[in-house]
Amino acid sequence: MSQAKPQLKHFPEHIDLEPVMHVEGSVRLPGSKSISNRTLLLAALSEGTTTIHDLLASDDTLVMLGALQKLGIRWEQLDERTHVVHGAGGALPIHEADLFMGNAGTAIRPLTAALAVIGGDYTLHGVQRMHERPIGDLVDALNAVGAQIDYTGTPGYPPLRIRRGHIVASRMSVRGNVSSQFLTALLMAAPLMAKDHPVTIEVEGELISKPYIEITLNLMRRFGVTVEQDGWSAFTVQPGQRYRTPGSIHVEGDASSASYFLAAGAIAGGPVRVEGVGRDSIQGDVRFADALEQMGVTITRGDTWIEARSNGVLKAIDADFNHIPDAAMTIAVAALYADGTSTLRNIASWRVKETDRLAAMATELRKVGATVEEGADYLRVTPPAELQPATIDTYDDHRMAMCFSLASLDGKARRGNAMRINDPKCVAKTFPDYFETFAGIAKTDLF
Ligand SMILES: O=C(O)C1=C[C@@H](OP(=O)(O)O)[C@@H](O)[C@H](O)C1
Ligand SMILES: C=C(OP(=O)(O)O)C(=O)O
Repeated sequence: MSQAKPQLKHFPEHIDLEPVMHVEGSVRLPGSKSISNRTLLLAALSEGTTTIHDLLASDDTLVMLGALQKLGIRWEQLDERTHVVHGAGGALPIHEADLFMGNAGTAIRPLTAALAVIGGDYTLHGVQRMHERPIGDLVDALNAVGAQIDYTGTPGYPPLRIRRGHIVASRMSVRGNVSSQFLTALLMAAPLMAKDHPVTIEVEGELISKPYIEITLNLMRRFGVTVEQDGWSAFTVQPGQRYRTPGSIHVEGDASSASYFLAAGAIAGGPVRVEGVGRDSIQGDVRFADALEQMGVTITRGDTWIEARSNGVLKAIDADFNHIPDAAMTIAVAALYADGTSTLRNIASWRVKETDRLAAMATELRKVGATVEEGADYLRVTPPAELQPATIDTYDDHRMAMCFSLASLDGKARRGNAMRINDPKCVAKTFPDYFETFAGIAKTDLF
């Protein structure tokens, strides 16, 4: 057995992953994207200075840091693991800015709401795919209470032009079935609107991705604002609450990023331990480990770590994955190693993320030999007897690249052929060192 070598130093057009016979080891996770970007914005809106430990360093957090800087928020990086943000107490020093949001939903959606409420003259735009990701429900909710947000391209999508409106909001309403990030954005901006009267945000119809709202409420609480919750249908912020710095805050490891390593341990031996998330996590994606347990994997949990160990062939799964849409992609690829057909249900939101993930996942799983049924909101995966080596397209979607590294795990006797992953650098959205970290747990044996 030999250790696979880190291979991604110069961002090649593709990476060839040799068949991996066994995985084992421990991985220190990068910071949670969802917590990092919320924390940055809340720290900027707070009174006082916030020291942030273990912020994620990736494309998505860079665009948030860049935007805050352009808005006149001062921040410094003290060392590799420590940032300091000087809050401006709900104001923004700079009232005109052109902001590049990349493809970061956790940046553009909350910033749109905050900027519309604070007021100024701002444009927000991103990469081409960002201009195809919906934002109309959020814009409608804000404009209905007096915000002035216009589309400069296709109605319903970024780019946006935000001008100073006159917001009078005591009741707002937002649809919850396209992205929970719209509700998150309104919740985070609500204390800025609730100066002398309560603000209630009602959710129209079904709310998807609910655990992400729990992350939002948890972090708002840490920054001094409590939200009254009427189930999942209404949220009220009482007046007079202002964001106040908690002093310092630690960003947990990313639970979605954990899914690849836990799945690797589940498929190819293990144990693999992820460090940085565990029983204490506020991220819904830790429930990925529950899905692995249903698939017959042995999971052990500590307060700040989770470990997965394989028990032979995975059991096929049929489940609703609405609560963990990101980590569910990892289940779709793990399903290649199951003893029958797996069905992932209630995942329509996949279609409006970094790519149309239902279509992309179906196409690429077929390349390795799976039989796949792609529904409007579900995916059914029947594994092949033996995985075919393939060239995997990643659609500028970090999760496609990370998920398909798992297809190099040679649980199915395919020998000597590499799995090629095109455009591996797309992992930089949330996990720039992903392939090096994966290589650290992979043991290859070609003979
Ligand atoms: O609020 C968040 O941090 C996120 C919410 C989810 O999006 P949707 O609510 O659009 O499903 C998730 O897919 C995304 O990666 C992060
Ligand atoms: C959907 C994702 O990102 P975003 O925060 O841009 O929505 C994701 O990371 O899988």
